[in-house]
Order: sequence, then structure tokens, then C-alpha cells
Amino acid sequence: MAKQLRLALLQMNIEAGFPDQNLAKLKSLLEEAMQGEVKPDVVMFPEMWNTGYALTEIEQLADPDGEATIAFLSEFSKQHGVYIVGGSIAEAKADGVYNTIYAFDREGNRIGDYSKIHLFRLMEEEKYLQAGEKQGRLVIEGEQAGMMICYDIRFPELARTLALGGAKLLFVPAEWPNPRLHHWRTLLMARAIENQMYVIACNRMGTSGETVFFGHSLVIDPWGEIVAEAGEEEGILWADIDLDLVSEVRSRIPVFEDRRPQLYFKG
Ligand SMILES: O=C(O)CCC(=O)C(=O)O
Repeated sequence: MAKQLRLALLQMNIEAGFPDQNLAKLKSLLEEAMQGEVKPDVVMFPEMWNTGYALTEIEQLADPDGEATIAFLSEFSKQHGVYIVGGSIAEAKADGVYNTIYAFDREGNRIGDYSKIHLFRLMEEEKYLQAGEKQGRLVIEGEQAGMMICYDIRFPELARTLALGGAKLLFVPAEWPNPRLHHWRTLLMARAIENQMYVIACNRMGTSGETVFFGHSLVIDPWGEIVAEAGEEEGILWADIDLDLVSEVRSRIPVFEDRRPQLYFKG
């Protein structure tokens, strides 16, 4: 039986340092996503949607243990019978602040979480955030999926490891700014083509200080075709995907059977 999923990516502006305002924006987009005749199977949000990159105040602004976010998202997913890949948020733990995604199934159960493992030095993330120490995996409608965050897409080893572990979908929340639209699109495309998997990437839009975020959330299929791409405006990017295409593409060009791992660098 074909496995189709309807995705809704909430490409939103984020006010750095104003979690209540950002939550209100997220709620209104979530409600909008649920209003149509055909409901999404999965919704996702951008990176650090609660606080933005208010890094100098991040300890005070981050959600303690993610409790308030988890309670809200779990309730929403149960109420609407929808999977949520919950962006990422700034999450305050005893040893510091993490950039963390929580994922939920249609019954509101937490089915995965992932804290960004590659911290982005260009924005001094390593000074304010703790790096996660494990890969992000979840199962959606019986199919394996992986999670990475923003800068992580520059590390093809991580996406390949997730694909080797069975992932057919890769979720990527981001706050990826100008002037690197070319890198964003090319890296996402490459991760999809080389791993023959769906790449589902939700970027923010709007500005934060001098930094401009271009949106361009993307859904790319395992053959590298763009299923849907947003512009720079705020709104919901819709996409319908068919998971059977993953095995079809993997048998068309059997990359995973042709690998020679014994010859590769073991870093
Ligand atoms: O790698 C890049 O160019 C952008 C990464 C980034 O903005 C982030 O990880 O927050």
C-alpha cells in the first residue's frame, strides 16, 4: 500500500528574545494549518522558534527542561491527531542550554528528540549552547526518519549515518540566513540525492538585527526533485509525499549496495 504523507511546514518570523510573542505566532499558524478540509499528517517548525538567537540572554529565556513546550505540543498533536516535529527550541537543562527538537505522534506521545550536535561558530553558538551527543531518530507511520538542525547539513556523515540506520525522511529545522541561499539549497539537495531520501527543511524568514533570513523552506524527494519550495514570505508550505518513492529510487541506482565502506575514512 502506498504511503502518502501531507506535510505542513510553518515558515515563520521569530522575534529574538520574545518567546511569548513567538508562541502566539506559532499557535496562529498551527490553527491555520488545521483549518483546511485536508489535514496535515506532519507539521514542523523552524529552529529556535521560541527565543530566536538571543544568545546573550538565552539562559533566562530558554524553556526549563522544555516542559512548557512539551506540554503544549503534546496536547496539540493529540487534539488534532497530527505528528509534530517541533522545530527546535532553546531548552534549559541543569548543565546549560541545548537547541532541541521534540517530536510527537498522533496520540501526543513523545517519539523522539534531538539536540543540535554541530554548534555554529560563526554565530558563537559554542559560547552559549551545549552540543547534543546523540543522533536524532523517530518513526512516522512505521517508517524511520532522522532529524538534523541547520548547520548539521554541512556534515554529510551525519545524514549518511541516519540513512544507513534506515531513515527514509530527514527533517531539518533551520535559521539559515542571507547570503547563503545557494549553500542552503545545494546542501539540502545533495543530502537528498546522495542518501536517496526525502529532505524536509523548514527555515525561518524575517530579520533579526542585521541578519536577514530568506525562508525558502524546501521539500525535496529522493531523486532530488523539489516537491515544494517557499518564497521569502511568512506562511505554510504544503507538500504531499509518497514514501514508496524511496525504495523505487534506491533500486533504480543501488547506491547503498555499491558502497565500499572498508575504503572510507574512519574519522
Ligand atoms: O551553515 C550555515 O551557513 C548556517 C548555519 C546556521 O545559521 C545555524 O546553524 O544556525
